[in-house]
Amino acid sequence: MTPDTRVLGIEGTAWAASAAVYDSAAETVEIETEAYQPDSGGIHPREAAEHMGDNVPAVVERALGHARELAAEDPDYDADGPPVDCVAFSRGPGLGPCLRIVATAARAVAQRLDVPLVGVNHMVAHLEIGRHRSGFESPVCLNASGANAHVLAYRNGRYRVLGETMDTGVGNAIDKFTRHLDWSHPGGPKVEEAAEDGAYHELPYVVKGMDFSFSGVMSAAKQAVDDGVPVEDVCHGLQESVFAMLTEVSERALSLTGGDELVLGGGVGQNDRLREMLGEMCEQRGAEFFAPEPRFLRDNAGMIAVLGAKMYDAGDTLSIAESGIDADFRPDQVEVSWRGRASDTTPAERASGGTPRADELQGAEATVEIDGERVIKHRRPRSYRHPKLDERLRVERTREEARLTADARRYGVPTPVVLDVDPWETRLVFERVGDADLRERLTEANVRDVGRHLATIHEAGFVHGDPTTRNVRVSFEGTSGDDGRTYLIDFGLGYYTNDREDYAMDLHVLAQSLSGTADDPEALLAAAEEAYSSVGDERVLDHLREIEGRGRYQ
Ligand SMILES: C[C@@H](O)[C@H](NC(=O)OP(=O)(O)OC[C@H]1O[C@@H](n2cnc3c(N)ncnc32)[C@H](O)[C@@H]1O)C(=O)O
Ligand SMILES: Nc1ncnc2c1ncn2[C@@H]1O[C@H](COP(=O)(O)OP(=O)(O)OP(=O)(O)O)[C@@H](O)[C@H]1O
Ligand SMILES: [Fe+2]
Repeated sequence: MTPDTRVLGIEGTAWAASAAVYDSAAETVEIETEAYQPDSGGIHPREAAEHMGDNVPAVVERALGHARELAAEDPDYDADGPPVDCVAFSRGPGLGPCLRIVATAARAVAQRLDVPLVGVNHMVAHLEIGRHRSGFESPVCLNASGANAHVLAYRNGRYRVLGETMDTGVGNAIDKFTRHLDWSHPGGPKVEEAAEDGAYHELPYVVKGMDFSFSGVMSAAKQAVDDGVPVEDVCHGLQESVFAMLTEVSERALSLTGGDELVLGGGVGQNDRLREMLGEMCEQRGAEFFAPEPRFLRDNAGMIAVLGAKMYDAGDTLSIAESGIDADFRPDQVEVSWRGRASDTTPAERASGGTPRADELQGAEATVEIDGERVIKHRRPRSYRHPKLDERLRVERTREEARLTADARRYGVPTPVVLDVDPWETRLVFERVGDADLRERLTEANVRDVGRHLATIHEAGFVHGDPTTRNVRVSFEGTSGDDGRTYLIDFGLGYYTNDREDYAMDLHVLAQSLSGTADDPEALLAAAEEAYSSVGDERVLDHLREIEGRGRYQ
């Protein structure tokens, strides 16, 4: 970064009419925000846009006032020049009517001051602020905001979405539950407060590979309240379930990328219990955890200004003609201009000079011990989860893993022989299979095999649940080169189902994992799909297209 970059940031994607000035030399961020508070119900897009129209000009003027004061102290400042180097604004995602007002305001100020415009992706800003404040090089990022929920990691010039919500954002899900109770918006802080006085109430828990879903938990929570379960208990159970899901997926992402740093972003990150769980999970696996201060977690223009400065320094500015908004702007669409090539590899690759680390038998969920030709897998307690939820998940998954590993074998899919199972001790003993994980041998032939195996188990009526490149072993016995015999392992998230959506989700998880670990995921994925259709149902692939095409902004 150049010695002193001063940026005006403007934010207004949903509820926060916010402007900020970031000064890179002083490392200060001054934020001015006017919050929109709906009279009843949730956020009304038209009212929110009116709020932006009424408040953005004032917060911008206040932020510019701070910029002038900072400029006056800057020895290099030309007193006739503009007090900032550029104007950065949230281009999306968000509510269209709000985004248009913010973009118009940003264009007007940029032209008035005669400085360039920088168009910032709001979700990337939510995670870059954590990276900036922590000083972490290449963290896994959990975005837990109102309209979104996803886990991302950087690779080859983009933030890759490793896992995300299959329905609504996490904050919106909580807010919908509190609307059912007639509590005022936003509901998140009220659920947090009520949960403190409650006892654990069991609710559904839905993690599918790296993705997760809130709709079932929320319907069950509403039903529980209607059935007379004390509302404090439901709030408590809701937080325990939903935040454990986010924590589990973050842990999987750390395991998958070999990362040892996690940052949190988004308004739901203000929740103490979520931060506590994430902190505890990281501590248990020897990773570092960072959550920025609350003013940088909830929507704010400070994060827009900070990322704006990095983009400006990289020459990543927009002409007025290019400065259109994008209400569905996904974080993985952003071409990252501001990060050096050094962080193009995953932490695991860097740590080991190209090959994955030696301790990789520490899986995401379990410890796996190799004992000669046997493999002992033990699901140890996760202290971040409520003990009842923790036991339920470990016992269920151990049972299912034993059953489905054996079932898959019966249908002709190579899997390890199950030598012993003890659900109550959450311990399994398998035959050792393969010479490497698939992610170290990502060839078309190997991936094609996986496509065929998945089709075979789907035809038999069950899913794997987590078919990532770590959950396939490759054996080279009797083969030459990198192509070998592929074994599916780790069926702990699998289940019997007739739903085509579930089959398609298996393929989606595989696709996500390939794009997180391979340099040319498209060719590999095409190979897997072709093999899938030769054995399985073509309509599952159509369904996969539908899943991939779904607008995730809701
Ligand atoms: C696209 C953009 O407009 C959107 N922004 C957004 O959702 O605002 P944000 O400030 O990041 O998050 C607001 C959400 O954060 C929740 N929230 C706030 N405090 C909370 C708390 N203590 N516990 C749980 N949720 C909380 C609110 O209930 C609300 O759903 C987003 O980032 O998805
Ligand atoms: N039967 C086996 N034979 C050889 N290696 C195995 C076997 N089972 C597991 N492994 C090794 O141990 C690693 C972790 O195992 P597994 O995936 O079952 O555990 P996990 O904790 O569920 O991991 P994750 O959630 O990361 O998939 C695998 O990636 C693989 O390298
Ligand atoms: Fe946000």
